[in-house]
Amino acid sequence: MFSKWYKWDSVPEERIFFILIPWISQEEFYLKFTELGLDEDILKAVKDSGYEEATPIQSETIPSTLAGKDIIGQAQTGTGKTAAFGLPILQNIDVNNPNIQAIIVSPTRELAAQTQSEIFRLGKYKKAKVQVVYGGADIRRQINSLKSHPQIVVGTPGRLLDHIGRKTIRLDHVKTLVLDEADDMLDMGFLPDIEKIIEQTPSDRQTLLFSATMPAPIKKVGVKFMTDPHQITVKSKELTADSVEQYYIRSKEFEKFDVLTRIIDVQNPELSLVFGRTKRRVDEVAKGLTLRGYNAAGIHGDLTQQRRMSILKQFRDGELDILVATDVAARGLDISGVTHVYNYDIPQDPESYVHRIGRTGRAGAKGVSVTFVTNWEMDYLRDVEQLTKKRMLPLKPPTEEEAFAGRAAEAEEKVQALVKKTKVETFSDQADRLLEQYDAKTLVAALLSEETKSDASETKVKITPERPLPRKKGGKGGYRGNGGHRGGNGNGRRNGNGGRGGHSKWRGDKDKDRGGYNRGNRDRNDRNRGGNGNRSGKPQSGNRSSSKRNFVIKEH
Ligand SMILES: Nc1ncnc2c1ncn2[C@@H]1O[C@H](COP(=O)(O)OP(=O)(O)OP(=O)(O)O)[C@@H](O)[C@H]1O
Ligand SMILES: [Mg+2]
Repeated sequence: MFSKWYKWDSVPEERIFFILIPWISQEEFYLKFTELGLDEDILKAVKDSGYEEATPIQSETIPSTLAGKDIIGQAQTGTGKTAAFGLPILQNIDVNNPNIQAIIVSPTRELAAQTQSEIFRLGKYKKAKVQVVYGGADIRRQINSLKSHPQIVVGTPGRLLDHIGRKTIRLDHVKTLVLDEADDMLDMGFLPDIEKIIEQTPSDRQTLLFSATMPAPIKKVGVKFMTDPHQITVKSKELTADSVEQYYIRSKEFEKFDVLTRIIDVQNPELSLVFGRTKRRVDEVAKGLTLRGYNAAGIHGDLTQQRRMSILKQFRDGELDILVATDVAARGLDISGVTHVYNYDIPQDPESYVHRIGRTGRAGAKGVSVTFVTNWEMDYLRDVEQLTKKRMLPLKPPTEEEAFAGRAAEAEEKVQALVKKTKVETFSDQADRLLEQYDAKTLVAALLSEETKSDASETKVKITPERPLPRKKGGKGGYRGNGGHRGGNGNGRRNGNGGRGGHSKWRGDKDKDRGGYNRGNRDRNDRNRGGNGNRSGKPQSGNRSSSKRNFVIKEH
């Protein structure tokens, strides 16, 4: 499945151990699952999951993690970081010990549920008890389940602190603490909660930080919680998954929606994610898409948890074609079959771009991303490219003729599928009569016309304009560069089926009741991550400026 991995590298860093590996060929170098020191009951579950070879991040981190080392693991999106920390945790726990021995902290509820589900699956033969706790779900039910003494708990910071406060979760026997999406967890919005959680764990615990992105100032914050950390970075040419074709499209704010529907017509995605900057944006775009006949729904932090989970489940099951979301869905979510990611609004942080487009092109699959950018925002695009070390290709907004060609091609596919399941005998007489009156081409054209979606732009949709991102200080905004549409040629249309896998990992979503005790504003759905400090006391790099931070509301 993972056909192409890149060279392993370790990044020397002050106060971080780094390991020098003598050069040997890649194939010889990566260890197989069976060579990683994992027990039989774990290997059996790995095999059941269909994993044949360990991914580089797994091969590199599992032995050191098993040995109890503190690890910073950085590897591209969709490369199996969950199992990289999950498998050694499973191996190291004692199922006869009733205490919580490992704690995994996740930034969003949906990600916490997914992680619980994956680790539970990998620990089935070991009979490990893995529980998830997150806000927006009935705390009493969580308390009841905690009475069964899980050895591993996955949770969002606010709800974990609620449980700690109630003494329904005790962390004094924790051997391993994981911050998944560590750079997000150590950023200002979460840091105070994370510090409180860490304070509850023994000082000789093992600390693991994992993420696809790890800005240096944030890493410095993390290192303060670690002992002799080893950084293991799976270095590739680019920071983004190399299986994602990345495009951008320059568009005026008021034209974006029509361009989006045309591009969807042209590219005909199997499953796609559309990221918007605000909740209003997500609501309006989802509604507009539905009005124009697309099978879409939106999620953001103002929806009930039950609704969030149920929309995600529909999307995962292929009952929804387009999921519109705020950054609440940007990190960690593993939804197989997502072929396209559309950034209706360019994200303000380049790291966020990496995570958003990382929802496609996972586990070796192919993906396409298209980022809308207004003239004012071109400097943000260049910042993204600087981080990812990859240039996005420009795309022209499709014309109505191109969009029509896309819709007609989709109709053609539908007719082909119809032909395959049609029993000719059933309509033999009618077919003969029609063929006497009309030639075959006219009949087929009539059928195609019936199956072709109408021009979406005929249905007027009004999307409230959002303020563009603030212009960068010293940047030349949209007037920089060579301007205009540089005439990209590919339309990124995917042929083939995009491989929508049927396996559902949303098994952790059983606690759907709302309510329960929620202290203060913990686990709030929206975190305005204003403020510009960071614990390292050093200024953050230019593109993480405070003015930008105040602008966008981040949700968890
Ligand atoms: N060794 C393996 N072989 C094949 N598939 C694997 C392997 N390990 C994990 N996977 C699958 O790869 C997919 C991506 O894994 P995972 O969600 O852990 O990625 P990640 O690196 O955490 O990504 P992100 O940075 O987006 O959080 C999952 O569907 C997982 O089941
Ligand atoms: Mg992950």
